[in-house]
Amino acid sequence: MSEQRRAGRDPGPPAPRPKPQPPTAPLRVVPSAGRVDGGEPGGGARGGGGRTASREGADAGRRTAPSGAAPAGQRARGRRRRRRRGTGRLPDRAVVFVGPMAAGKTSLGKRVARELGVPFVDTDAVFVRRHGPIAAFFETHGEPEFRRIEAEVIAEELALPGGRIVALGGGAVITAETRRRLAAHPVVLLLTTQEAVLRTANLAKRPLLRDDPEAWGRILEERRPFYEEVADVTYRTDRATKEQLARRVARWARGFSQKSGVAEHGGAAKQKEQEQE
Ligand SMILES: Nc1ncnc2c1ncn2[C@@H]1O[C@H](COP(=O)(O)OP(=O)(O)OP(=O)(O)O)[C@@H](O)[C@H]1O
Ligand SMILES: O=C(O)C1=C[C@@H](O)[C@@H](O)[C@H](O)C1
Ligand SMILES: [Mg+2]
Repeated sequence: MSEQRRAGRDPGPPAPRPKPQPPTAPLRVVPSAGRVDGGEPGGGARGGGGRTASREGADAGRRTAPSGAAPAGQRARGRRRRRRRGTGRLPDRAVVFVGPMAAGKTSLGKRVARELGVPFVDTDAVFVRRHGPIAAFFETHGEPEFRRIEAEVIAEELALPGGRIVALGGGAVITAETRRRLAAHPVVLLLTTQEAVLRTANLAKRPLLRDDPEAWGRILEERRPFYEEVADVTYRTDRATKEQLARRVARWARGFSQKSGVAEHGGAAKQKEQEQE
């Protein structure tokens, strides 16, 4: 247990109530080194220095007991329980899902939104509502025109305020403007394997795979640097059920706002975490 929390147990004289902190008070964010469990913000045994520094920042100002409050031990138990459940505040902006085709951005994104009680938007679906099926659009207008409109749709969606989940199309990150916009958002990268995709995905809806399903792995490798550039956390969707992942990602998203200070930093100091499985 840290010195900080031990200090919290000392009954001592009643102390003045700490000033409430703004939800996005700037926190020190240091990129975490190595693999950490993205599902347990602040609780992973292998967490990097950034998580520790951030958690200390988040706890600062809550060290002394308000008079008439529950005993210190009870408060500490409550804090641990809230951390496990991840009842922090969601960022008041879109939490964005990126990743290769058929990694699960849409299906997992919907579940996470339900878990968090926030709206869900899929930018592919917005495109389809406005311009019809993507495969047909590719044939008639070509991929560059698709990318241009896709970037516009994403810009519109990311500009909207409020906590929400936005799932992007698999190739959205190849557009530089989109990557720049993502710097100000918590971004979840979903990865999987070609074998899992060929087993579960509806290839007819995916024009880049329809004639050459094996292209999935090649396209992923071409895009990997872009995915890694924008991602704050990575989850493998071939190693856990949708239900398990939805709970983990929701917990991560709730924890993110407490430690990132994305509003101030515009994502410049994003933490990188990786789901350990
Ligand atoms: N653990 C999992 N998490 C998410 N999806 C999963 C999982 N296991 C299997 N799937 C399945 O993977 C398939 C692809 O999911 P989905 O359509 O959500 O992918 P996507 O990333 O949105 O693809 P696209 O880039 O084409 O939009 C779905 O049939 C989904 O049910
Ligand atoms: O990976 C891609 O390039 C694509 C993925 C889908 O989500 C759609 O956006 C479209 O089929 C293109
Ligand atoms: Mg999708």
